[in-house]
Amino acid sequence: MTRINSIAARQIFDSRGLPTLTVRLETTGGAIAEASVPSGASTGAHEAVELRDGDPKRFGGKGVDKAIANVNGPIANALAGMSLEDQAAIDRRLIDLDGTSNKGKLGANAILGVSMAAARAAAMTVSQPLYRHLGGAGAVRLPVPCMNVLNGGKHADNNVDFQEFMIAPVGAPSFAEAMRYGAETYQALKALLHDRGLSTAVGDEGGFAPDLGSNEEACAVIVEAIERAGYRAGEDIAIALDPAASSFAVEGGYRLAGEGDGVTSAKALLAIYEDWVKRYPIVSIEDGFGEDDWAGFIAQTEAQGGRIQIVGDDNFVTNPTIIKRGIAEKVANAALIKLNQIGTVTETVEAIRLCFEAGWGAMVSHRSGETTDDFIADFTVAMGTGQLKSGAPCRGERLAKYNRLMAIEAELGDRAQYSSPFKRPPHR
Ligand SMILES: O=C(O)[C@@H](CO)OP(=O)(O)O
Ligand SMILES: [Mg+2]
Repeated sequence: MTRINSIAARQIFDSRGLPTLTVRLETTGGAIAEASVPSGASTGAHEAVELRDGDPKRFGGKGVDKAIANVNGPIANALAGMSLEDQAAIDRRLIDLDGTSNKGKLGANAILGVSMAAARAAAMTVSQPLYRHLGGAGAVRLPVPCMNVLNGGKHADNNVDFQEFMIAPVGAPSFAEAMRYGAETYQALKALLHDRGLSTAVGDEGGFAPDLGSNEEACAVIVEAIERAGYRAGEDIAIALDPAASSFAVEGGYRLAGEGDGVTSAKALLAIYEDWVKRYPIVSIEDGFGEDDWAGFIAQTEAQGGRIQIVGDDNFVTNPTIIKRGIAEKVANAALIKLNQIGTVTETVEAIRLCFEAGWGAMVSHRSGETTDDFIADFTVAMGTGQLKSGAPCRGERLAKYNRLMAIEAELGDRAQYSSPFKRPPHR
């Protein structure tokens, strides 16, 4: 039986140039597994705690020395000698060692790095790729890549309120082709923005971040770019949104600079989404309402849940307990899945299992502050969610995931499957 020999963490930088940590786990057989932890900007209030040092003289308080010390001290000591065969037991030990409900003592960043490295090490000891080790022989489904080609909100300095406008190549015959559809549309969008004298500078996730006349214009330019690239909007490539509404929620409603800057009620915001869904090929809306506005979510799910995917991110924070409540109250019909929102691989798998049991969708997601770690690519195939978002088809930290998925598809050969998990776009 292969066991954990040693664990050590050290600091690296994420895609925003902020510190994060990478964990190196050595097995008793001499195999070495590494895993790096991402970091969000538009975080949910109930996410597991990302431990930061708070010393303003080092990285403006964003240092991760404490989290690293927690890996190298208490965590390394508690896990040394443990079998790598039982991921749930390793994660349980980590949760118990922390002892809080939000991983605030050791830090979800410290805990997740170790949890992911342990999963990788376990796969290595049985000489299996990670997706097969975690998902078994049936792990053959590649996800529809939801590529964030236009950034706003907290991820960019432009005047667009909504955070993410994604293209989803629902009609592509394979993952590799989906990437081609997406990359060609991304290039077409760049040319189109350039032709109109708009900025082609990019936001945190690699999507363009121009100032636009309205939020809706983002949908319009994306449809134009899809067509300019030679694809059919809706049939070949659909649109998925993440307004990340918590970031523009105010007392009594929502403040949208792009819609005149007054306060928009939840009802009026739903009317905007309804109007868009009728006129654009939208298949999924994530965080259309703020994380505390469960009533807004419920109304949207009632009104639109039969036609499109309604995804909870900031409200559910990949937390099985909260997702259970969300399912009971019919708050959405899908959850966004981010490993670092909950902090262990086992709890993330549990969150996805709950979604599947309820007939919900599950979209695996990167964070806006990423590393080149490609864990979520294998994880998505292992879970067979059929959908993932990892930013634009540009920038190394985003492409690390997409490129790994292309490698998995090539490795699976004829057994690879690619199909859309979304309902057909309801527009037109
Ligand atoms: O809101 C989101 O879904 C994510 C990822 O796109 O952003 P962040 O990592 O900043 O929370
Ligand atoms: Mg989100």
